[in-house]
Amino acid sequence: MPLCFLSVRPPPPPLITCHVSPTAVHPPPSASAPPQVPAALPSLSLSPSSTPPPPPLTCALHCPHFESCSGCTHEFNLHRPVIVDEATEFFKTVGVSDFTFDSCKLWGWRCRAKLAIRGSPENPLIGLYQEGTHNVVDIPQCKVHHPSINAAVELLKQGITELRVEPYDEDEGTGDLRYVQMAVTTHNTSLPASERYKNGKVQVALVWNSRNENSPNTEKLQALANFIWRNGGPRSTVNLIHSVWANFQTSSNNIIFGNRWRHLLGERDFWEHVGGIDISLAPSSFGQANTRAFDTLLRKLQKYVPQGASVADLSVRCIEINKESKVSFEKTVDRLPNSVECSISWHLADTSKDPLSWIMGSDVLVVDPPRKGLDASLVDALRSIASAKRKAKSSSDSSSSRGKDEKRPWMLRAKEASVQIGSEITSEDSKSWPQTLIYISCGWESFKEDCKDLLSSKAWHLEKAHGYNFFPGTQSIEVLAVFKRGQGSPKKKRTGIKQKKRL
Ligand SMILES: C[S@@+](CC[C@H](N)C(=O)[O-])C[C@H]1O[C@@H](n2cnc3c(N)ncnc32)[C@H](O)[C@@H]1O
Repeated sequence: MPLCFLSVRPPPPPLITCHVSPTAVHPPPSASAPPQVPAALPSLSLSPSSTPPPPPLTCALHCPHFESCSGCTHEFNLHRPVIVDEATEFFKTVGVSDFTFDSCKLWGWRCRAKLAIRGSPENPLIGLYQEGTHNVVDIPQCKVHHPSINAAVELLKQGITELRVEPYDEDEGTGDLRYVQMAVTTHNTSLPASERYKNGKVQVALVWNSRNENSPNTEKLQALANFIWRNGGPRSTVNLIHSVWANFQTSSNNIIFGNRWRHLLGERDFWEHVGGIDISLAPSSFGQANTRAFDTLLRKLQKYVPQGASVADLSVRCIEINKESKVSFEKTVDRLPNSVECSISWHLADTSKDPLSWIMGSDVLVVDPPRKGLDASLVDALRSIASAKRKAKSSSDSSSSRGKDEKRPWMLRAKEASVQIGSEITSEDSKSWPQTLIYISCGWESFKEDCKDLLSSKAWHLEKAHGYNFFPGTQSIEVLAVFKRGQGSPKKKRTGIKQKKRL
């Protein structure tokens, strides 16, 4: 999981300086007609004591593919998945009684989709698998897709039929086109801010069943890319395609992407604007599907990074296992505002290996693991932080800290596979241990386990928790949880004693 380590000397600065404009608030759509252009709902902050609003039909999915497609599991109350009640209760049991839940767009929120392509040239099917099968359900009117994705899928279908491109046949391993990834950028600064989302442009990545661009069937790939660009690119009337990429994959397993990528047409760089900064995203790197909700989460996250007047003393280390994300990182850093003068480094590493060495030297840790949660070794390292601190102190007393730092694995790895922007992390920084752990989670079940493990060690307590409606139509939520070192305020303990006495 990518980790972000922030080392801050007082006065503590903000990670990113940004100006927050209020979320656009539109009235909810009418019950009978779900919007073609997605509406936004007011951001709902639900305190656990407030009664949830009645189930409005205005928050229903109204999707013709519901039940046949496996993408959405819940049709009603998109604004407040039932799991929010469970989360509210869970957080109460671990000391947080003011869990909040924010909802954003309920339709048209998905700005990234990976879709399987099956069927025939005359009748291509582009969509998700039916639950428990490998039958692809065609979802041309998907209600959670950004409308530009549905339009680009339609264009792709026309191209497949016109050029007689063979969709992949999983049983035989034949056919040319296996998957498509559609990613929407809503970052068009030439448009007024209010027009940008609905005019999002699509980066199309075609997953082609060949080893590389020199294989015999790739003429059709280029022809298909040209078709998409001619009919959907900037010179077309629809003007909705940002770029076309190819990925080459011949493996018979379920892994969507192969290792080889080629940029074919359009702009190479793909930018999005979240959390107050521009971020570059390659088709090969992970990107959040719900751009708007992610922006809301990031703006909240910034509040938990110590604030201050200057950013000069901030150092940030980003750890990623996916080497492809290095280029995106560099481009993103190049575009950071000049006012951000901190030291930022990117490290290619697996945080499950020697995690303690990554944790050392940081005041704030940000973890954003995949759905399965944190690796057990990282949880163990976070649990054992108090005893590790004692050990480190005694060994640094007996030898020079600079000498020790140079032997530390992250320093060595940093030389081999990292990008460092700004000044080196000093030995003074490296001696510090995290006081704050910010955990972003898309896997509720794994989060609960990790949270219980961290709290039972008594090395951490939970200070705040927020939920975000990242995946309306499902029972998944994104959680932002803020842990602090130690066992929390004595006030809570005293309350517990009093209650015991009263009993
Ligand atoms: C949920 S994504 C979050 C990415 C990023 N924070 C964002 O929002 O765009 C999880 C990321 O963890 C990375 N990852 C998975 N396992 C890892 C590990 N053991 N060490 C480092 N990174 C890992 C993946 O490559 C992926 O980019």
